[in-house]
Amino acid sequence: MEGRVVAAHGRQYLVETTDGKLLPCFPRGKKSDVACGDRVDIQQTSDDQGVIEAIQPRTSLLYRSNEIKQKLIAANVDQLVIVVATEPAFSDELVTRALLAAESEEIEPLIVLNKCDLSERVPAARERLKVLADLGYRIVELSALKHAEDLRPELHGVTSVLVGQSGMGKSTLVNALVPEANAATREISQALDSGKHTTTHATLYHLDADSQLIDSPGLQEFGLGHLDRQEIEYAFREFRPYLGQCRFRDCRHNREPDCALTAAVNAGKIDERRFAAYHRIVGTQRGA
Ligand SMILES: Nc1nc2c(ncn2[C@@H]2O[C@H](COP(=O)(O)OP(=O)(O)OP(=O)(O)O)[C@@H](O)[C@H]2O)c(=O)[nH]1
Ligand SMILES: [Zn+2]
Repeated sequence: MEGRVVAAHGRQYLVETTDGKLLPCFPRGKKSDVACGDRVDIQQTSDDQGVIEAIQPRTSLLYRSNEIKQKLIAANVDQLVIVVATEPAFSDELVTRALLAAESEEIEPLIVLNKCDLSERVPAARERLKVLADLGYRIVELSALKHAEDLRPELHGVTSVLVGQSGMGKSTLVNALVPEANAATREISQALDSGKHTTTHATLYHLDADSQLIDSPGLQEFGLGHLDRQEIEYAFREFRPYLGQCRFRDCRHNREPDCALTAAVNAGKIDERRFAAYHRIVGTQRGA
């Protein structure tokens, strides 16, 4: 049988089979590298349980990882929706890291600026996002409380995954777009016997026949430990024209002579804050 993983909770997964049933499954073997959104081959072992035999090839895999662990966020996603808000203040670095994760997997990023009903706060938030808007990243301004529907057209026809820091209004947004989300979460918690009704796991919801939304647990960090220096350089989209142009092949773009990136920063072609973010991020990588 085939199916798609619609919820991941520790080593337990809920698989929606092609005939629409929900079946709790465990992966075969010890290692569990299954992610929400994965398409899998399963074998039903009892009325209410199955085993994941194989993971079908993925079109994309989004992860956040620290030095020790790789955590899978979601598989086979087309779009990463990064939710920020006019208040409380969001972390620029977290947004940058999420964008890098998307770039490195060729997942289309979309930034949602929520709580735009707090109109006096909008200009400051817009200003903070300007550097990203200037780079061509799409930004949708909305109010999850009042006009969550503004996001729906952006989600049509693709599988999107929502990420955001706590307090940005991600749950409000999901509940508005997927009215049955709470019921579905309860059903999933029961099926997975996870005991408590919390969103500690990623969950896939159907918006319509062609559109899926994966809600992932609140993000306080977005580790990029799985990316090496070259991959991070490439994920800064505005760096690409300059990569390979430095005098030294292994240039770290610090104080080396004839560094093409430093020259681009000095010429105003690359934003200084983005360059600083690059140095901070590679500085925290393993083996940096
Ligand atoms: N004014 C306003 N408040 C909002 C909006 N969306 C959410 N909020 C409020 O912001 C607070 C946080 O919203 P949640 O949806 O719980 O935030 P979350 O991002 O899911 O946060 P966690 O549950 O901590 O992960 C709540 O008090 C919401 O009512 C909005 O569009 N406008
Ligand atoms: Zn350089």
